[in-house]
Amino acid sequence: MRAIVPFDARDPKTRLSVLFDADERRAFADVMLDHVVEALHAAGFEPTVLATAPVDRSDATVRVDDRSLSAAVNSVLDDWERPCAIVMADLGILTPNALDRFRATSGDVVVAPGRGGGTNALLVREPDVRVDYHGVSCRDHRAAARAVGASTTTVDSMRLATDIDEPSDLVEVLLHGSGRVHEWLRTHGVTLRADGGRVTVERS
Ligand SMILES: Nc1nc2c(ncn2[C@@H]2O[C@H](COP(=O)(O)OP(=O)(O)OP(=O)(O)O)[C@@H](O)[C@H]2O)c(=O)[nH]1
Ligand SMILES: C[C@H](OP(=O)(O)O)C(=O)O
Repeated sequence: MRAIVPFDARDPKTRLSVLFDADERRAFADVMLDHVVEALHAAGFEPTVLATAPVDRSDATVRVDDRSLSAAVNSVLDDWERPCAIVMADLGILTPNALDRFRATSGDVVVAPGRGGGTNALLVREPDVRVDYHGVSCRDHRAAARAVGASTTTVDSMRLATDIDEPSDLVEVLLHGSGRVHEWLRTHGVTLRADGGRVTVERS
């Protein structure tokens, strides 16, 4: 199955600015993209990176579109056959197993919500459904599916629900991640900090 992987190649991960400068944020976003593309291949998906600016990749098709996220994704949905998937590039603890479960879930539209109301992955089997990201997009996507008479299913998966937006999300990578995303944080001095019963991260 083909999968769109939206990727902001210009100024990604601004909510991590408190920890990383602009070059580091770009490097970290690249490492997470590598991780997601690798997991997609391992689970038998064919990824297309939908980037806001040219990116050099040998492991995926690249489509450049500098329009807003939803406009760019919908343009791919206009072109592609169903079923297809949209999987965000910042799923830092994603595994092939989680993607296998996602693909095996029935429903015209399968929603993998992100914590906080977003949509980390969407499997679309219905031709008329289009995306509308930002805000409470997991709710909006279920409503959009219902509006065209499509059935929806929601996937319950910590690995799909964990998108890396805020410094606190890095706790999940340090605790449950492995491989290159975990290693990048380690080599950039990011560690867990258990303070007064709360777990956060700090950078040395
Ligand atoms: N193609 C495309 N992808 C985008 C765009 N904005 C964000 N993305 C990607 O969509 C996914 C979710 O992005 P967000 O977490 O909302 O934004 P972000 O730019 O990664 O991070 P922030 O700057 O902290 O909001 C990530 O894979 C981004 O790389 C866009 O305008 N176009
Ligand atoms: C794009 C957006 O991502 P978030 O900003 O919630 O990570 C969404 O999933 O609607």
